[in-house]
This record gives sequence, C-alpha cells and structure tokens, in this order.
Amino acid sequence: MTENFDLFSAAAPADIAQPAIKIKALRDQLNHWAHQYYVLDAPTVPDADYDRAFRELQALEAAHPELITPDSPTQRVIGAVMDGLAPVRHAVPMLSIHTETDTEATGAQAFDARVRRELGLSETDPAIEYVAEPKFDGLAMSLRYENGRLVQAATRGDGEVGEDVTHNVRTIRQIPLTLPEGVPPLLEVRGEVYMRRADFDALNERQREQGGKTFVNPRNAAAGAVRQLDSGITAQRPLSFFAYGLGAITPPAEGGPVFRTHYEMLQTLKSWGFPVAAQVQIAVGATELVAFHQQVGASRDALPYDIDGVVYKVNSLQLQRDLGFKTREPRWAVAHKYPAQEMATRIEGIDVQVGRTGKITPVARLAPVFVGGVTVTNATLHNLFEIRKKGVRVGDHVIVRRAGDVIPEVVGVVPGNRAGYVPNFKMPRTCPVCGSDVVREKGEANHRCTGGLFCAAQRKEAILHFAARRAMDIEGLGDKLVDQLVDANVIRTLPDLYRLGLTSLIALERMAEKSAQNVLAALEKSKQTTLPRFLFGLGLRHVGEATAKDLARHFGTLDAIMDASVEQLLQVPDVGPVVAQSLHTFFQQPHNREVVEQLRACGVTWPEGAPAERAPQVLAGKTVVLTGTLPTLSRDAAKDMLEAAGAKVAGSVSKKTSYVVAGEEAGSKLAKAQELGVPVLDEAGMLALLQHAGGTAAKEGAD
Ligand SMILES: NC(=O)c1ccc[n+]([C@@H]2O[C@H](COP(=O)([O-])OP(=O)(O)OC[C@H]3O[C@@H](n4cnc5c(N)ncnc54)[C@H](O)[C@@H]3O)[C@@H](O)[C@H]2O)c1
Ligand SMILES: [Zn+2]
Repeated sequence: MTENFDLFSAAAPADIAQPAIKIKALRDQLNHWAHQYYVLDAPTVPDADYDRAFRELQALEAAHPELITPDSPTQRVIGAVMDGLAPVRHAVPMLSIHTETDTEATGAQAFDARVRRELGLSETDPAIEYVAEPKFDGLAMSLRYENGRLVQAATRGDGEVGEDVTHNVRTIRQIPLTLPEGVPPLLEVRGEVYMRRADFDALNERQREQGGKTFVNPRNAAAGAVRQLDSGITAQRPLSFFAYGLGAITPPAEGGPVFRTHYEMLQTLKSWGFPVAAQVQIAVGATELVAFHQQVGASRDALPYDIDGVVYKVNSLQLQRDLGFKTREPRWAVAHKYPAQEMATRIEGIDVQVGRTGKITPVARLAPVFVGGVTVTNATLHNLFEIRKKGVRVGDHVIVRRAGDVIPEVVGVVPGNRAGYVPNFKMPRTCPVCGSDVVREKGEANHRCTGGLFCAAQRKEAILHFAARRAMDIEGLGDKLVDQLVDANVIRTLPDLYRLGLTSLIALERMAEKSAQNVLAALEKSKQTTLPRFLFGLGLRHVGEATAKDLARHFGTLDAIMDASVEQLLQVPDVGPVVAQSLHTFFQQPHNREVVEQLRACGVTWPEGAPAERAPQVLAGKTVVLTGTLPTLSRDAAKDMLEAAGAKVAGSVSKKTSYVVAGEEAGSKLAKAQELGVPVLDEAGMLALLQHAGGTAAKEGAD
C-alpha cells in the first residue's frame, strides 16, 4: 500500500476508495455528534444511532486496518474541555469501557470466554471471579483528596485532560469534602455523577412551568449541571454520586493500602464515606454474570436512577494487571447494555388527551418503536409550548424516551429529516371528549377543558373531590368505588350519586349489602351541608376552601354567585381576575348550572341568606366544644356553622368553654362539662341557638 495514496482521487481502486469514503463520512458524523454530546451537552440523535455508526466504523476499520488513524473516534476517548473551565491533566488516564455487542445474556459468556483465552486458561481451570455493577448513566468524575480533603474534581475530558469542576462538585452532598482519619494522603476516587429520575422529572416539570429550557435526559441534565461556570446553578440541580474505582493513590511502599481485589477496594471506599451502589456484587463465572444481567434488567424500571447496562470487572487486581489495556479500554472490563431508553422514530400524528383535572395534553402518535424494553406507539408532548420550543411537526423524526415507569415522551427532533412544509400543530378550540371550550389562562403553560363535571374525562376526579371530607364529606365513597361506579356507567354526573339505589350498589363486585347501606346513609347525611362546602365540592378551578367561604359570605346565596358578573366577583376580598374569570366561565356553561339544579332537586340543601343578614357574629367570643356523633350533621359541618356565627371551636373542655355540643357516644368531654357546669346542647339545641342568633341579627337589621 502506497503511503500517501490519494484516497479520494477518481483513480483510486473502487474497493479501497469506497470504504475510505465511508470511513471518513462515519468519522465526521461521529465527531459531530460527539461534539454535541460531550461539549454542548445537547445530543441531537439517540445513543443507539451513535452506537450503530460507531460499530459500523469499527467493523470497517477491522476489515481495513490500513485505514485506521490515531485520531479515529474508535482509537481514543472522546471529550473536550469547555471554555472557561481550567484543564486538568489526569495522573492516571480515565478510560472508556468496551461495549459487548451481543445485548442478549450470551454477551456475558462471550466476555468470560475472551478473558479466559487472554489469560491462557483451559476448560479445566477454575471459574473467574468478577464484580458485577450497574452501569450508571451519568458522567465520569475523578475526585482528588490530599490529606483527607477534597482538593480537585475533574471530568473525564479526552481521558488524558479533563475539566476542573471542583467548585461545582463541592455542592453535591453525597460527595464527602473531608475523609476520616487514616485514609492515604493521596487518594483519587473515580465514580459517576448522576441525577435521580425523580429529581430529573421534578427539575423538568419546574422548567416547563417557568417556560425554561428542559433537559433531554438525566445524563444530560447532570452533565450540564456539573459543567456550569456558576456553581450557584449547580447547587439548584440535585445531583448524586456512586464510586466505582480508583485513580492515583499513595503506593504501598509509602504506606498506602494494599488491595488485592476490586471488591475489597469498593468496600473500603464505602467505609470512607463514598456511596457504592447496593447492587454491586461478586459473580463467579459466566453463569453468575448472566444471572446478574437478567436480575438487574428485570429491576431496571424500579431503580431510582437510569442505567444503560451493567459492567463486569475481573475482581483480582493481579489478573487485571495481567490483562492490561487496549488503546482506550481495559481488557478486564466490559459494558453489557440493555435495550436503549431513547430511540428515534417518526411522528404520524398529534392527538390530544384530556386528563382527570381537565388538562389537555398533546400526544404524538408514533411509528411503533422498541424503547426501554417495550414497544411504544404514543408519547407525550406535554403542552403547546413544548411543541413550539422543540419545533415538533407531524412527520418529523424525533427522539422518544421511555425510562422507568414514566410515560414515554418526545424529547427532541432529529434535525434534517423534514421533507417540506408542514403546518404547525394547533390546539383544538373545543374538548374532544365533551365539546366544552378549551382555554389557557394567563401565565399557564397548559390548556384545559372547561367542561368540569360534564366532561367524562374529568368525572372520576370530580366525584372524589365532591365526596372529600372537607367538601360534601361522603364517607366510604373512595377511589375504588368511584372507579367501579363510573366504569359501570352507573354514575355520569354528580346528581347520579343521589339517585343511587341499593340494587345498583350491590350489583357491583365485592360490595356487601351492609357496606352498600352505609354508603347510602352517608350520601343521605351529606345532603345537609353548607354553601362553602358545596361550592368547594364543585371543584371549580382556583376555588379552594378559603375562597369558597369568602364567596358564600359575600354573596349569601348560590344564585347570586352564579349570576355574578366578573366585576361583581372581583369585589370579593381575595378574588382576583383569574379566579373571577374562571368562575364566570364555569357558571356560563349551561350544563354546569344544570348539574347544580339537579343536585338541589335531589335534596342537597344549605342555609342561605341575603349578604346583609350573613355572618351575624352572635357567637363571637364564645368557645364551643363538639363531642360524640350528631344525628344529622357531620362534625365538620357543625364546626363550619358554628364558626360562621363567630364561635371558636375548641378541642378540649375548660372553664372558659361556653357550650359543649354533645351527640351519641360522647365520652370524657361530656363528663368534664357536667363537672365544670358548662351548658350542654344537643344538635337541635345547637341549631336553635344558631337560629336564634340569625333571628336576632335579622331583627337588628330590620330596626
Ligand atoms: N447521542 C449522541 O450523540 C452521543 C454522542 C457521543 C456518545 N454517546 C454515548 O456515550 C456513550 C459512550 O460514552 P462513554 O465513552 O462516555 O462511555 P462508555 O460507554 O465507554 O463507558 C465508560 C463510562 O461508563 C461510566 N460508568 C458507569 N457505571 C460504571 C461502572 N460501574 N464502572 C465503570 N464505569 C462506569 C463511566 O462514566 C465511564 O466513563 C455511548 O452510550 C454513546 O451512545 C452518544
Ligand atoms: Zn372535556
């Protein structure tokens, strides 16, 4: 082969020129992707695509060794030093790990066979002991301690020279800043900085709400956080750490520790305060490696952090030295991957889904793709802003991520695949489930259906809210029963609750007659309520308990609230434009008014009054204690009524107690009241007292 053979001249023989051109194209492509990934922390293709191109290059170079150059991505660790971060030369290089191409369990057997062959072992020699570890999906970090103090933290960079990120790594709480007495004077610990999935989801959720930049995956979020110039930003991004190896260390001749195995070294790191993953274990021979691969693979989704595979390492440090290194990788370790958690596929359409709280979520319909171990055909696009920010259009090639049991999501567009003009996605103006108006409030990223109770998608959540203790307080109407009732189509609107009969309840699975009767009794009891509870129970957006009370106090009657204009609503203390508009829109929808009317027709009732007559604080300054079970009122309802009249409801009886309201099975509080001579009332007595109070107020008002 001529030394300076012109690879690209037309005269070059086709069988050499073709692979050379292909090799150059692959190297350029890989370098471009690696730059985006390692330097910009912003990959544009899934790892699976990068890995495929990488393997293709490896295969071509293996077939044409004369075309290998030292700067090929296959021959060196890739990475770079970011502007503004100081370069750090590693005392011991930070290497890559060879990836086993066979992703089936048999990949472990291939590795074991290779190790045995390289060590010159025969079939009759004993099995090799390995340490099996999860392959954490974060970024490699070298931590240098001098005399027990963290003096430097550096990224891998190109393996020889990394970046000084000490200022940022100091903010990671799992990384000890000082070590216990007795550690070697020089110690470099190597490990992975990563972000837990829950922390990542919370971070992205926060970013989305604030219209900020979201991150593609935890690895990228972690890498971005570590490579900040301002450690204040790093401190706000929750990072974690696992130790898995050593760099430089005080040699035994100078009093440093003598480790015989990798496992022993990890246990020592743990005793010095470094986190070591609980899954790390010794595995003997290929069989135990296979078992480990399967076991970790099965629990992968349940782990609180992302892993992209497992790593097997020869345990004996002597054998590790015997095996040595090959360009950029140790021969004594291998990475055995799992199916990728990110894959590229095509968006065939964008639908919208209505959630239990009315939130409308655009969902991408996908060409089926195998990702994170399952075939995925839908992925969330979160909201309209995310679609715009990511520039997603129908027909685009996108990266889909599915990790853990999180809903699959579209994390970005693979650039350069759009055929021509494609219109932007538009939010529908009406709800696809119920046809109500779709709105987006100022300062909110999400669109919502205004259908409320009318919308089947929102029904279950709405019923649970209505039945909640602080609302209508319907005991026994929980998650499971509501699911059954709605799924069996027994209940479609709130009033249907009060139309429930014994027969339809008993017809439900696992419903005994006694419990059915209890539910009916609880429903009956809930009909006697208060206006604030009823309003709160309707589950109007932005109307919490306090606002419901304010509205009731201000308007006095439900009709006045339903008919109020936005301006009138704005006169209620603490009601701002958002709440006022949302209330007004809700009661403008005829079907919402219909629901209210039907509930009243079913016998749901509460004391009403004109605003001027309301809040007669005739029990002001009085302290009342409730005890026992009242015949018709729930404890909370009684409390609300007393408080509305200005009373303070206390938990224990003292000489200062004005009244004790006692129901059935009243115990020590009743005895105490009698002992102290505090007046005791039953429910009727309490209502009479309130009535009297109301009457007095009305009279006062009339005078
Ligand atoms: N999407 C893209 O554009 C793009 C570009 C470049 C690289 N990549 C991806 O990066 C990966 C290759 O990168 P690499 O060379 O950093 O990693 P690698 O696959 O060579 O693995 C070595 C790294 O594994 C990590 N690791 C995790 N757990 C470990 C353990 N228990 N023991 C030892 N090391 C452990 C360390 O950080 C170490 O640096 C590939 O998955 C590739 O797809 C993607
Ligand atoms: Zn709807």
